[in-house]
Amino acid sequence: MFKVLVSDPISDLGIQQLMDANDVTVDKKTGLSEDELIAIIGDYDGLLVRSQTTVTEKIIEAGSKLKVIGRAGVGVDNIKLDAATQRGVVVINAPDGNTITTCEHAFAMMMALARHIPQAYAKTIGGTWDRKSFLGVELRGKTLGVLGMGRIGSEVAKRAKAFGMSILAFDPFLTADRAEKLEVKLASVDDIVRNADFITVHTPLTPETRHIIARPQFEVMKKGMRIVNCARGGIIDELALVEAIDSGIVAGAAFDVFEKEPPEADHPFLSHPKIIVTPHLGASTVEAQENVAIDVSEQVLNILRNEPFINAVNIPPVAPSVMNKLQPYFNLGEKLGSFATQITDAAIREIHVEYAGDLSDVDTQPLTRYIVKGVLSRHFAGDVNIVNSMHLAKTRDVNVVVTKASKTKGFTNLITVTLKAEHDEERLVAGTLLQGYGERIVRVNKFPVDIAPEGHQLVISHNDKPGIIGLVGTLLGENNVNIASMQVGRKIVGGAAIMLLTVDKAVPQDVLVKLAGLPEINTAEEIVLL
Ligand SMILES: NC(=O)c1ccc[n+]([C@@H]2O[C@H](COP(=O)([O-])OP(=O)(O)OC[C@H]3O[C@@H](n4cnc5c(N)ncnc54)[C@H](O)[C@@H]3O)[C@@H](O)[C@H]2O)c1
Ligand SMILES: O=C(O)[C@H](O)COP(=O)(O)O
Repeated sequence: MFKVLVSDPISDLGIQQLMDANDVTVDKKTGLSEDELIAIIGDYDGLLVRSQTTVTEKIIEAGSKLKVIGRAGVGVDNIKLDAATQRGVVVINAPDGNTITTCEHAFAMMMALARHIPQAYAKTIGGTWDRKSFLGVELRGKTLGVLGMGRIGSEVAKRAKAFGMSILAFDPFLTADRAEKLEVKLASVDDIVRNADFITVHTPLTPETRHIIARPQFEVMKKGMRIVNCARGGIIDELALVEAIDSGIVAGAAFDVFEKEPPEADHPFLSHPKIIVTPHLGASTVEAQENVAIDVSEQVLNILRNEPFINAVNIPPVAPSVMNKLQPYFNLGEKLGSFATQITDAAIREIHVEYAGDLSDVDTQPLTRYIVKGVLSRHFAGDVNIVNSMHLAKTRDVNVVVTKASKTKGFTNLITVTLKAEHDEERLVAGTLLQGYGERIVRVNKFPVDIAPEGHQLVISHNDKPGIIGLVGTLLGENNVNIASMQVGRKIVGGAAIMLLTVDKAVPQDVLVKLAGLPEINTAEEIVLL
């Protein structure tokens, strides 16, 4: 039974699927401190949060059973991603569910700003009928600068078009083609700050976007411009903004997010007549909260059940069509990695993977993670998984090199794993997925073979002489080790050869020593592929 902790208020309807699952129990405990979370997280396989819970390194470390952290929303800046990756915990988010809701909030903020709605409301309900102080501006005909043209930024731009605004947009990934389709003009940050009547930001908070609008930008802005932040606190320098408003450059600002949330009671935004604020409500609609909770619950279930999942933020994203194509190879890839590492004695320096045939034109990154997991599992036991395998390889100075080849010498697909180790040791295993036959290992070092990668295998290198197979069979028989299948591979008659035997159980160490001592046998190793 899996246990999932929900530590922020998340829509009940959205997590119904989790609560109904008969292999999952869900506990809802909101408002816990870091220490309180540390004390209980060890019991849980999954953690579901919004933005209130800060998932620190200490919490992740204490989560000894933790497999997944689900963020019911977009931003994962409240989750210590490095720590999760190092411990092999998948972090997933729900990137699409609150796009429209947040876009609408940003638009509502822009309109409220243009027409002083919160200030006018406050005065009116306070008993003052003031029709002079709140002269607004139209959106029509104005220039809107959008920083960040991802999901939310693009939707804001669409709506702004409908209001008759012209749009200047900046995003490092915005192509001329896409800008044309969205009917926006590509611009630099500098163009935007100099020419926009309104600016709205829709980027994540990164070292690059932190204070992307600060004093130097305010100094060159159009007098009377207005600015909106419904993305992340810190993208706009808060103190520089207050200065810019007080000096008459900026006419007003609307903020849903703050550098520190909640802000201190004496935060200058909270008492400024030209700044309107909401308490991080961008994603707070019934629809968005249901959407994100449904999306994240579905993926958490997939991860707990070891099924394919999407939206992992600490694993590179892969299109579902690519994932479908790769999935049948995951088991084979991991077994090839495991086989290769078990026949390698020295310290591994490089994992070289060649994908050939059908796999040569696919984004094989996820498959490489399985192969690297297979290679490292022997040394890291249960601590390695597809989230942390590449990271662990890097921390151990193991280089992972991937190459592609379109030709496969007779196979429609071929994965070749070569381990380069110290003292010039090099070991190679190749495998394929054969239509109708499943997974096969088709080459070990220089020898062509054909075996299923499963169970206990003996790899015996010997000289190709008559009678050797008989000697091996007799010795194993005498020691009660049953042979399920056998393969012999050689390059030339009478030369070096390899014998691969699938046996029904583990081969005792003393039997391996006796095997290696038989005439014409050079080495005898047991490989376990369970
Ligand atoms: N207020 C809220 O409640 C709320 C709700 C949802 C999302 N958000 C926040 O809104 C932001 C945008 O969300 P989204 O779903 O559109 O994300 P997204 O990933 O779809 O879009 C972000 C865009 O920012 C761009 N970007 C990155 N660095 C940039 C830079 N230096 N300059 C310009 N553009 C840059 C990216 O290329 C990307 O296109 C995120 O910070 C998210 O956390 C806030
Ligand atoms: O990044 C997000 O999805 C938003 O900031 C929403 O955060 P919330 O889930 O705490 O409302």
